[in-house]
Amino acid sequence: MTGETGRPLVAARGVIKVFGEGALAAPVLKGISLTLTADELVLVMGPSGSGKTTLISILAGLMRPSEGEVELCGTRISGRPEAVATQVRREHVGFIFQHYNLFPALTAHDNVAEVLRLKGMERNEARRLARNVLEKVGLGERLHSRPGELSGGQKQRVAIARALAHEPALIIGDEVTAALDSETGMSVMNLLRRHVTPGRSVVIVTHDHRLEHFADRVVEIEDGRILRVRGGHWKQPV
Ligand SMILES: Nc1ncnc2c1ncn2[C@@H]1O[C@H](COP(=O)(O)OP(=O)(O)OP(=O)(O)O)[C@@H](O)[C@H]1O
Repeated sequence: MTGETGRPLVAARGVIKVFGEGALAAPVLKGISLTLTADELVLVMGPSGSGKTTLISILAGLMRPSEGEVELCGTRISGRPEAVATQVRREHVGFIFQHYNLFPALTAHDNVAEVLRLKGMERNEARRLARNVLEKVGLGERLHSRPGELSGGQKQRVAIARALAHEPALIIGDEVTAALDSETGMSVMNLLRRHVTPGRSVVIVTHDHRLEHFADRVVEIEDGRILRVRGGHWKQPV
């Protein structure tokens, strides 16, 4: 459930994912069970092609498993109509994916504000909050730029601001810092770390070991299986 420390935010049991059929069938996830509690930052690491993106897409209800069960924010989403996953996702999950998924015709400010409007926030409040979050990710000067006028790193920061703005229970990110210089990457990780509070978690796929300083746990995937789950290097500031 959301809102309660220590309760599972995501629970996956025996997840198998096979792409293609017959002679072309390719098993990508081979039986993954994983529980994420509601106040941790978890990294998913492993070699290219090991199934990391597939796994987080299934955990977030963006993709269906071939077999196994997935529960997201207290609701079982596997084996149920697509609308169930869509509803849970809309209410509780924020995404930061490699392709940004920004609206090309909208300014950075509107890209963030529109998501808040879709969640029912009043216009002026949505715009005020959107500005505030964009300033926090260092884009206060680029509020009126459209995605086509921004660099890869700046687009990534708009996507991060959008995910942070509506304060979802779960933020899922794929290589969130890959397009950023080291300093911006670390400031973005600080923002994501601050999102982790009772009831809120962050899961990030990465190849970057420096991010372990922000992580409570690291899930290592190899060839579609969990190789091991170990502690990250996060230390609560005193
Ligand atoms: N929609 C799809 N159809 C068929 N095969 C797919 C699909 N999506 C992923 N795959 C295959 O599944 C395997 C795992 O892909 P995935 O993107 O999950 O790996 P990854 O660990 O995230 O890799 P990377 O670190 O390179 O991003 C790859 O061999 C990929 O080609």
